[in-house]
Amino acid sequence: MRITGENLIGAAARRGEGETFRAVEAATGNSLEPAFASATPADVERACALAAEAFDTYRETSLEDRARFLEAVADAIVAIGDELIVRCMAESGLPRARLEGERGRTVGQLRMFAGVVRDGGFLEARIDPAQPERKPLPRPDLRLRQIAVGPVAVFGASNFPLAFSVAGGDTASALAAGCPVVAKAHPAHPGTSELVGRAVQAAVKQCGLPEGVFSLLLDAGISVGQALVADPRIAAVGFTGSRRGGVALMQAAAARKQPIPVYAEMSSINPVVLLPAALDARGAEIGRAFVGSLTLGSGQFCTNPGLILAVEGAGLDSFLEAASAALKETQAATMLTPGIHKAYCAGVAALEANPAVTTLARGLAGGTHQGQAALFSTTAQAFLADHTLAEEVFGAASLVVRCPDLATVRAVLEQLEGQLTAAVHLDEADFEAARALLPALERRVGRILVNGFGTGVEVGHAMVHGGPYPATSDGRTTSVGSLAIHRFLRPVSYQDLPPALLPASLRDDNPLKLWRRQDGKLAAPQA
Ligand SMILES: NC(=O)C1=CN([C@@H]2O[C@H](COP(=O)(O)OP(=O)(O)OC[C@H]3O[C@@H](n4cnc5c(N)ncnc54)[C@H](O)[C@@H]3O)[C@@H](O)[C@H]2O)C=CC1
Ligand SMILES: O=C(O)CCC(=O)C(=O)O
Repeated sequence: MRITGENLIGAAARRGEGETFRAVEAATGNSLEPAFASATPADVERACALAAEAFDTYRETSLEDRARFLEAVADAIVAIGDELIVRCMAESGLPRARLEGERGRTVGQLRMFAGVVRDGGFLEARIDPAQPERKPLPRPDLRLRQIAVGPVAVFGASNFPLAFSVAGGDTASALAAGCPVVAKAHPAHPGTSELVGRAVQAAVKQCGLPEGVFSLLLDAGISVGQALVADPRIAAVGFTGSRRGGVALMQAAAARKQPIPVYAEMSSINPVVLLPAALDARGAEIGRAFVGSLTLGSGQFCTNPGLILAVEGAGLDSFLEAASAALKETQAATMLTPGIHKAYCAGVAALEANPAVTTLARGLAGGTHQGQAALFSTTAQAFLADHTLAEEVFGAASLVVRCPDLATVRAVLEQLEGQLTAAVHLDEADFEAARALLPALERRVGRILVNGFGTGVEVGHAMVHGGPYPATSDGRTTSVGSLAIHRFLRPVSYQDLPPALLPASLRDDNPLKLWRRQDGKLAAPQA
């Protein structure tokens, strides 16, 4: 497939007339062909108009047709073949094996949502039959289902150019809900974005859907994204990236005449608590496993373990010794963009310059665009006194906070902002301490895990990849897993509608064979 640098607007490919830009080869900083041209306000207008036009038809597609469409998108991405991986490696600097795995996750996610759509449970159909004889007042016939919110703007992440980008989790969940998507390509991987965008465009055509179900817009800067969020036809936004970017979109959405929800996944330092018995039993082993998680993908995971909390003692010493030794052997790795590399170096330099922080180890030095891993330590007292120590350094850097006792570990946790994950390393003798920490963890994070690290999010039905602000803009939901579909749905109640006007999901004969809540009780479909 030839990469042309065009915007994909409905069924058309159109060269933008805005500022041109090129992808940058992450490893060298050299420009890649071709030139991409930013969309104009007229392109944004056209993509949103087509999305609005497609909305009523697309949201009422049969569950089977919508599921087949999601599967067709997955098949079309696989069909791009190695070209996608090669282009993505060049643009992101991520290695082949990682990107092949990420492609598997991307298509697996689309197929999982196809299953969710076929199941129909997301419609949450409820029927409270009329009670005309009820005294003192009769009860009306009330029926509820979830409907799609409207066209969704999706901003993909630089660090997951497939699984969190053009056809990533936000797009998959929005399309599954019945929402057309207008995606804004991340400028760090425009070629990858175009290849995937063309695959989605082809699937729309193959499935005979209205062309406005999907568009992809390019932008060298931020004006297209701003215009997209401001467009009155856009009903919700999905975003993964920096806190600054996410907050800017939240503000743009809130400033609209009709404000809309923004589901932004932003910064997180993912505290890891090492409890005493686990540390005493296997401090060194945990230290080595920690370095594996910290340096995965050059640390460019929002689930990266950026903060370690533990009580001083021999167990912590052996953890630090093993972690430092492993980290010193870690090869530097190419970072996603020169800008992200520069931000990482600045974050590390600020920690190195902080008089309350000790540099425990640095990884092997690398080339111009490669991130060199770093491990730091500080005291709980210093951490509690300096909020800058709790800021995300995006990359393979982590800070160990030495605590005098478990009460201090808890005090540090209580001071943290919202997080995506928290990990606790424990043995049976730590259960009581862990139980005491759980309420604080539940209040602060979206996922609590034991004897592991948060990197590598499982895509499933019980996953929460979310958390209170600033981990995300709305901690009531998730951006990974089947629950994500609910971000793009809203309930509608139908009171006393004649049967002929009811949607199929709410008809008495239950043609979709749905499980429904009948007068408050979950009822299986009649065979
Ligand atoms: N916690 C996390 O998961 C991640 C954090 N980051 C952090 O973000 C920094 C920048 O990385 P990027 O990937 O470029 O993230 P970013 O947040 O700057 O950009 C993400 C997307 O949002 C758009 N955007 C950003 N600001 C905008 C605005 N004001 N209005 C409209 N659109 C806007 C960008 O064009 C891009 O498409 C990194 O150095 C790193 O510190 C980056 C990736 C993931
Ligand atoms: O750890 C993962 O698999 C996902 C991480 C993530 O969501 C991110 O880095 O944006």
